[in-house]
Amino acid sequence: TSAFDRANEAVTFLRSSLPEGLQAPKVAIVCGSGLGGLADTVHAEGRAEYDYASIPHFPRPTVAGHAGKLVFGLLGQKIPAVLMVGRAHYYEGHSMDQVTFPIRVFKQLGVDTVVLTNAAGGLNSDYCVGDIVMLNDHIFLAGLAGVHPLRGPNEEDFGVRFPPLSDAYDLDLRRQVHQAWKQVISAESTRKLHEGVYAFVGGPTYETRAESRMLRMMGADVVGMSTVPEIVVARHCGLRVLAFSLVTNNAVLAPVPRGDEKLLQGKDAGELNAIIEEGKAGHEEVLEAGRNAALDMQKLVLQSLVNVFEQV
Ligand SMILES: Nc1nc2ncn(CCNC(CO)CO)c2c(=O)[nH]1
Repeated sequence: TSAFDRANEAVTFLRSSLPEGLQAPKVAIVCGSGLGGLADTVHAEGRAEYDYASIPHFPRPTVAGHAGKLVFGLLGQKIPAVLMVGRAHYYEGHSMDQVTFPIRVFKQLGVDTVVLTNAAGGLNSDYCVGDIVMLNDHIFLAGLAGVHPLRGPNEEDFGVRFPPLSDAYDLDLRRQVHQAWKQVISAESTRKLHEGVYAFVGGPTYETRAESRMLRMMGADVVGMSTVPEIVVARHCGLRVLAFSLVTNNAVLAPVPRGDEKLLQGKDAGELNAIIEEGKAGHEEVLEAGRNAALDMQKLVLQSLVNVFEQV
């Protein structure tokens, strides 16, 4: 069956079980690694939660740090929202169609804006771990090679055959975010908000040093294994997009140590270990950085949405 029909099946299920009087969501938020805390800010009044397992055709995430539930309710004062806590990734073995299916459900629910958050590796040396990067473009490596959520017959109910993506990252929304950042970040905080380009890699391996250098040379500022397929499908069906990466580690750009170098001469065990350790990006490091910076990310997303939806 078409994604359109499957999305409508999921919407029929949700509409039949959502509490009476709950307003249809206007904004959807996809919470990435370790950023699920945003869902805790949804008002208890009128809140409803659904495990992905209970929603027709929803994929089940399998990565530590990714629960799997949809949370409906009010954000800020009065913004009707739906939040995805945890997401399915291509590297888990889901198809691009499955990974992006929730976006089509949001469209059919009446959502017009989607905010996506993720944890990513920093390629730009101006970035520090814990910084927030608002995406203003992407490099969809898998998509360029044909691993693409819109491959196959076009679903005309959602959008056109050849969608333009040159303005995928809504300029007005980005302006609102810069304004919101000034409102939420404390004067003494060292955390920075950047704008940058996200390179999507299929994963699950972290990039090699040579791959990191290649991505940087191609103009990517952060690298990750999610978000871009969802953005492509969101633009196909006409949703406004806002996306943020939390820099959870610096991708390894240092050249490969050569065996014949005097690199390790005179180094004690601790220094030796540090040299070896700095070459690894571990998942625990991602979650730890995510927890620490999640609060600022949550405040930024919330304030941005208040400025966009409550100032009207
Ligand atoms: N070098 C590098 N650092 C990163 N930190 C987070 N991610 C995004 C991938 N996140 C996975 C595993 O952490 C969980 O989805 C990456 C990445 O893809 N590459």
